[in-house]
This record gives sequence, C-alpha cells and structure tokens, in this order.
Amino acid sequence: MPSSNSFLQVKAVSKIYPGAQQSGVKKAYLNVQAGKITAIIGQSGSGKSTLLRLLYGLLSPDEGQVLFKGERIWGPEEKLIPGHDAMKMVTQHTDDLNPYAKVWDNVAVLLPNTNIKGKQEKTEQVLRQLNMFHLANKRVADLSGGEKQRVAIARALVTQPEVLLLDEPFNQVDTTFRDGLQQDIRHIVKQTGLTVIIVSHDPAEVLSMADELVVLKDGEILEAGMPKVLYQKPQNLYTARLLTSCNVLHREEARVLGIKAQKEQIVIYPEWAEPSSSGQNIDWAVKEILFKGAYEDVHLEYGPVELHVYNYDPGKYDHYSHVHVNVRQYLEFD
Ligand SMILES: Nc1ncnc2c1ncn2[C@@H]1O[C@H](COP(=O)(O)OP(=O)(O)OP(=O)(O)O)[C@@H](O)[C@H]1O
Repeated sequence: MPSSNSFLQVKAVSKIYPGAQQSGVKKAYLNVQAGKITAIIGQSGSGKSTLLRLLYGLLSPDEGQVLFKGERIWGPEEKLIPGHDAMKMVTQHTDDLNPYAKVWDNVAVLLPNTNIKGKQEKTEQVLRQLNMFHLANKRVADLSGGEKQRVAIARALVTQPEVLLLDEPFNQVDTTFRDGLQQDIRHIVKQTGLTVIIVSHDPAEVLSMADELVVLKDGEILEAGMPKVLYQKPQNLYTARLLTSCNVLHREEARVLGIKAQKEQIVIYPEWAEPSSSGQNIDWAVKEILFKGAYEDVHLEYGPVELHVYNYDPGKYDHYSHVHVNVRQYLEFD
C-alpha cells in the first residue's frame, strides 16, 4: 500500500514551450494527497493548465516524471492513448456530450452492458450525488451551461476514477450554481475518497473548496499549503495579491497608519483595517463607497496614500466624510 505522499507525484517536471517567452512549467515538485482536493492557482499564463495536462498525461515532460502510485504516467509521445485509466479530466468544454441524447444515456453509455442492474444503479447514484436525477430524462441540448457541466462531471465520475482533474470547470456556471456544485464535489470526495485536482483562475473561489492550494508563478511552484494558512500567512506578496484584493503600501506610506515596519512592502487586507468616525486622527477622506451587500468597500485617501477597507455597518459613512483607521494586522514583504 503506497503512503499518501506517494499517491500522485510530480518529480522535477519541466515542460517548456518553444518560443521567445520560455513559458510552461519549470522544475515542479508536487505530492498530491489522496482523498483530498488540491487546487492549482496562479495568474493567467502561470502554467496551471500545463501542469494539469502533464499530470493527466496529455503532455510529455521535457524533464522529470509524473508518478501515479509509483507508476510512470506516459505522455502522448510514449503512449497511444495517454494518461491513466484511474484518472478522468473535465474541462470547461462539454463537446463530448451527445446533445440529442438524454442525460441518463449520456452517463450510462460509459458503463458496460455486462451488468445491466449495476449499470442502472451506478448511473442513478452518480446523478443523485450531483443533484441532477430530476434531469435524467432531459435532452442535453435543452440544459443550461451549468447543467451540461454537471453532466460532464457525472460522466467522469460514473466509471469511478481515483483521480478527477478539473480545468476551470465552473467558468460557465453562475455563482449560486457554482457554490452548489463545489459543495457536491466536496461531499463526493468525503464519501468516496476521490482525489480531486482543480485548476482555477479565481483563487478566491477555491479557498472554501480546496484542502491544499498550490501557487504557480511563471511556471514555478511558489508555495503550497492549506487555504487558511496561505491566506493568513502567505510567504510571497504574489500569493497575497492572488487571494485577496489587498492594499500594498510602501514602508514610508504605512507610517501614516502608525506602522513602523522593517521590510519594504506592507500588505493590509481590507478586513484587517477598521474605519471609525470618532476618536483622534480623523485624517482619511472617504473617496468612494462601493456597496457589496453585507458590507461596503470604502476607498480612503490621506494625501497621496490610498487604502480600501471593509465596513460591515453599511450606511455609516458618507462620501467626503473623514475617518480614523485602526489597523489590526498587516504583513511585511521585501
Ligand atoms: N501549446 C502551446 N504552445 C506554446 N505556448 C503555450 C502553449 N500552451 C500554453 N503556452 C504558454 O505557456 C504558458 C502557460 O500556459 P497555461 O495555459 O498553462 O497557463 P494557465 O495558467 O493555465 O493560463 P490561463 O489561466 O490563462 O488559462 C503561457 O504563457 C502560454 O502562452
């Protein structure tokens, strides 16, 4: 029995696309934990899809290797049908669905006819797990984009893979639907021990879903860890910027907030600073207030220094009023 850290391994993998930019993935090391959700995050072009395609065997590494339970994943140059039978990948494209067939048939078709009862039970189970049993008799052509995405995921899951790779699967899906789908996937992972690797261009979206975040920058893995830890204590400014719309002030600018820092750049998350209309030093002018529902995003100005903070008591401040800012927490980076 392999230990969990030898489940799916990326060992010194590089894949550089030819061209002036030298883009791709560079010397990546990664241990994907079995039965967990790992999210690969990074700016556009940072190499997320490339890494996922290397994991799945759709691309061959120039150097290094991907191992699944100690067995090498072969790329298209070494194997006619690349990848591993125990892995399934779903992208935002749902082209392989048959639009004229019913949802049920699109899913059931992937199971053999040797056990008709088992085929029916498994199809029903997957449709129920993904909350779409009520759509079983609908034609795929009559479904919404989000529902089609669910069918694609159901098709991937019905053959009971050990690893599900998701490349931006929620792009077509509106926020409410997205939350539901993320929750369903989390439940399936808990119930079945499935391992999920998800690529997202919207890191905030996967904070609640993933067990482990892997941060990619310019093809390199910059850091990895539990979402809460990476959010609260990122090792890099890039990660902080990726996970939240934070304020980045120069050390000198931060002095107006009473912060005496050692390092050059000071990062203040908008929820780490509290505006207050009373007290001393009411120096910050309210420049703009963006209503966000449960809170307001208040943009403040003090001379040339700008700051945005969250106010959880909407309506409390007016444009051009002046406030005091109390910073509870901040990060420092070189
Ligand atoms: N087939 C290719 N040939 C040449 N360059 C490529 C190829 N595929 C990707 N790239 C380049 O490699 C880099 C990484 O691309 P990749 O698609 O992996 O990034 P990504 O993080 O998934 O981006 P996005 O979030 O925009 O989808 C980019 O600079 C991209 O332009």
